[in-house]
Amino acid sequence: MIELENVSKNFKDKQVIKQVSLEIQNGKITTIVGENGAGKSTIIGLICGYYFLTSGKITGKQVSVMPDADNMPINMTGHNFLSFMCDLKGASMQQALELSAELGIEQALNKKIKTYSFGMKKKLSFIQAYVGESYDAYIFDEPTSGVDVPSAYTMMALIRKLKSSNQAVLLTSHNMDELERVGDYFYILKAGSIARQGTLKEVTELGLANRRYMIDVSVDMKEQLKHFMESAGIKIVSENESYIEIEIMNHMDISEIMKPLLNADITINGFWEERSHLANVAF
Ligand SMILES: Nc1ncnc2c1ncn2[C@@H]1O[C@H](COP(=O)(O)OP(=O)(O)OP(=O)(O)O)[C@@H](O)[C@H]1O
Repeated sequence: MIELENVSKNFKDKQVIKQVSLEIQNGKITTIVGENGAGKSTIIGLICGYYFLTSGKITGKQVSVMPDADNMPINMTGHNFLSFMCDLKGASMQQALELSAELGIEQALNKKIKTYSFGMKKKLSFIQAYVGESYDAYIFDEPTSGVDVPSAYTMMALIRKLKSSNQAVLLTSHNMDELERVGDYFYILKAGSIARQGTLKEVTELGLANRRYMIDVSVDMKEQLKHFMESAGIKIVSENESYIEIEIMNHMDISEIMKPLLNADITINGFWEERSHLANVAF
C-alpha cells in the first residue's frame, strides 16, 4: 500500500502537481486517468523517488515500476537484461522466461535490445516490473501503449493476477476501455489536481437526481412495455425503434419494477443503467 498526502510538485516556478492525496491499496488496481500533461508520470516519478517532493508526504516507497519512458540498456540482450533485473530484485528468472513466452518475445531474448521493436521493448519493460515480490506497489505507466491487442489483453490478465494475490497496483493508460475493464478505483487528474475519484460506478454517475435505465424490447412488444411503465407511474424519457429509456427516482429500488415486469410476459432483450463513460468524465 502506498499513500500520498497533500503532495505538490513544482518544476521551477510552475506547480504541476497540486495537493494530491491518493491511496494505492492492496488487492486493488488503482488508476490515474488524465490528458497529456495532466501530471500522471510526475506523480509516478514522485512515488519512485525520481523527483523530490515540493510539499506533502508519501508513505510506502518500495515499488516495482514499468516507466513510460523508453530507457533500456539497448546494447544488452533481452535475456541479459532480464537476468540482471532478476538478480537485482531477487526475482525468479524462470518466471521472467515464462512471462516472455506468454508475451511472445522468448525467441528475441538472445538479441540485443536495440534490435527490438517499440512493442517488444514495452513487453520487456513490463516483465522486469512484474517479477519480484514484497513491494508496496507495482506501477505500470501506460504499459499497453504501442503493444498489439492480444498482448495488451495478456498484460491486463497478468496485472489482474497481481491483484488476486493481494498486491497493490497503480496503472495508467490512455485506453479508457482497458481501464474500465480492470480498474477498481479511479483518480481523475486535471491539470495536476484530483478532479474526481471513486469506483467506476461512482466516477461515471450521471449526476442526475434520478437514475435512467435503457430497456431493449422486441419491436412488437414496445407499446405493451410503454403501457406497463406508464401504468406503474414510470417516466419514459426517450425511445426509438426497439429501446425505451425510463427514469426512476434515486431512492426507488429497481427490483420493484423488474419483478412485475418479468411476470408481465413482455420479452425483454436487455436492461442496463445509463452511465457516462470514463472518457466523458476524464476529459
Ligand atoms: N522534468 C520536468 N521539468 C519541467 N516540467 C516538467 C518536467 N516533467 C514534466 N513536466 C511538466 O509537468 C506537467 C505534467 O507532465 P506529466 O509528464 O506528468 O504528464 P502526464 O499526465 O504523464 O502526460 P502524458 O499523458 O503525456 O504522459 C506537464 O506540464 C509537463 O510539461
